[in-house]
Amino acid sequence: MSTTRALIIYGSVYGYTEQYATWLAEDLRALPQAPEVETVPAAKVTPEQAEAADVVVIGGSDYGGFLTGAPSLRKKIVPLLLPKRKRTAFFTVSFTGEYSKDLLNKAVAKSYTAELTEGQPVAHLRGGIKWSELSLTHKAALKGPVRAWLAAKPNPNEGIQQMLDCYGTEGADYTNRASLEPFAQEVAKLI
Ligand SMILES: Cc1cc2nc3c(=O)[nH]c(=O)nc-3n(C[C@H](O)[C@H](O)[C@H](O)COP(=O)(O)O)c2cc1C
Repeated sequence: MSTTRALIIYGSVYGYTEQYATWLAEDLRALPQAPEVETVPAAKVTPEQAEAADVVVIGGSDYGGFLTGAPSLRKKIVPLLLPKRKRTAFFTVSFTGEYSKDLLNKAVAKSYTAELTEGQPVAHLRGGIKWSELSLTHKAALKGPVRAWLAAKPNPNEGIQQMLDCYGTEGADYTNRASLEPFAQEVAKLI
């Protein structure tokens, strides 16, 4: 049998999603099936790369329900994957991760179409926020509308509370390689 080709496409602004994409690539390369694994930023992926892959994993970071890189992927890559019945899996990276599962599941379906994503493996992983690294626009958004939205929640879950606690600190990093493991195992089954 020929070698399976896996393509991991990621949208990442500050590197958290890129880190998970790199870890996933390492995990897949270590499998006994020894697939060929390539990682590529969403902004740079070409239709040819998607066509050549047997398995396509798409990861994007969450900015208020919008996943990084999603608009261009929906335009140039998603239409190629659907008719070819490529094996697919999806992950998001956000501050709250699984704590925002319902919102993130909706964001995944909205971003990459319900048709492509339904029933496929999906994981919601946690990144972080480092205030000194943020762009002015991102800082303003987080300190303004996002903070107001978080603070308005009557019963904040632990993830939301951690995000609220993050204001007034240097930041917080919940990146965790072990949290990727169950998803890596699901992707391995597609290889
Ligand atoms: C403007 C802005 C909005 C964000 N909105 C959310 C959000 O709604 N929920 C959440 O859990 N994290 C949110 N985050 C946190 C990011 O998802 C988190 O920093 C993530 O690790 C970024 O990953 P990246 O570096 O790969 O882009 C937001 C961050 C910024 C700067």
